[in-house]
Amino acid sequence: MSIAAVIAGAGSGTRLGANMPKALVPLGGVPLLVHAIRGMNAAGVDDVVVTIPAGNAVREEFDKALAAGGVSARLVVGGVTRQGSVANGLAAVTSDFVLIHDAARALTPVAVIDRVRVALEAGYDAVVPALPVTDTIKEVGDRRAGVVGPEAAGGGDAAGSGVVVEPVVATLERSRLRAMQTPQGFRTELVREAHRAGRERGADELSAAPDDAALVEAMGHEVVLVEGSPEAMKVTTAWDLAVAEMLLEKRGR
Ligand SMILES: Nc1ccn([C@@H]2O[C@H](COP(=O)(O)OP(=O)(O)OP(=O)(O)O)[C@@H](O)[C@H]2O)c(=O)n1
Ligand SMILES: C[C@](O)(CO)[C@H](O)COP(=O)(O)O
Repeated sequence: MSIAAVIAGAGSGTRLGANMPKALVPLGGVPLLVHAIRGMNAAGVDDVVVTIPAGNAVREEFDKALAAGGVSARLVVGGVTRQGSVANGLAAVTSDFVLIHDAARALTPVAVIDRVRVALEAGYDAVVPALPVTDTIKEVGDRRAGVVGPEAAGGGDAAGSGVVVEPVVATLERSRLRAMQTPQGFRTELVREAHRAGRERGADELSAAPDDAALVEAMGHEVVLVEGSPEAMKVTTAWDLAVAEMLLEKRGR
């Protein structure tokens, strides 16, 4: 079975707050993206398409980072949202199956990639690694109940300094909840069709699909889960990066 990877790496990393695209942020001295590509290569996936931000200078930075890391990939300019970026990446894929991954999930173990692949080989055509949720999850209402505390009462910038109080509308049944990870594996034509069908959603963050599987689900097609790993964590904030540094240290780099 022919398989390729699309790694979404065109994000800016606003929540991380680094002064470079998040995919190039070093983890143990090596860019997140290089770790992610090495993971794919270690799992036997060598045809890798990476989405990157637009601009010649950025492209050169990515080229340099990949060369220094001893990895190769086909670079494609991404979109305004992750969904738009993945759609651009998928246009460059020619294999029967595709693994759609986040550069931000740099330390995803090979075992997770293997599990997704095994399920694809067994005939499932939309496969997502996932973990059971360990916290109790509650749904909140549309509007916050209020802002309390001395600074809120003082009439200052309440949103920034007071204590925000949110109303709970439901407690979800935890045993049925799972947290989604990547790489998400698909029959290429299926996920391309799902992206085509949901294309309008990808124009802005508010409407964009939270993951690729959601677009497949929206077509009424079955999506199945396999076991993920805590090590496939997504580096979103400075806290996550610090945790990833510890994980890498523990692995012995
Ligand atoms: N327009 C976008 C936005 C995100 N991504 C990629 O999608 C993955 C998951 O996105 P996220 O972690 O939210 O990254 P950012 O969008 O960079 O983060 P932020 O929202 O903090 O800016 C990342 O590997 C990111 O590079 C992408 O390819 N194109
Ligand atoms: C695709 C994903 O990693 C699955 O958990 C996640 O939904 C990406 O979300 P983000 O808001 O683009 O970081």
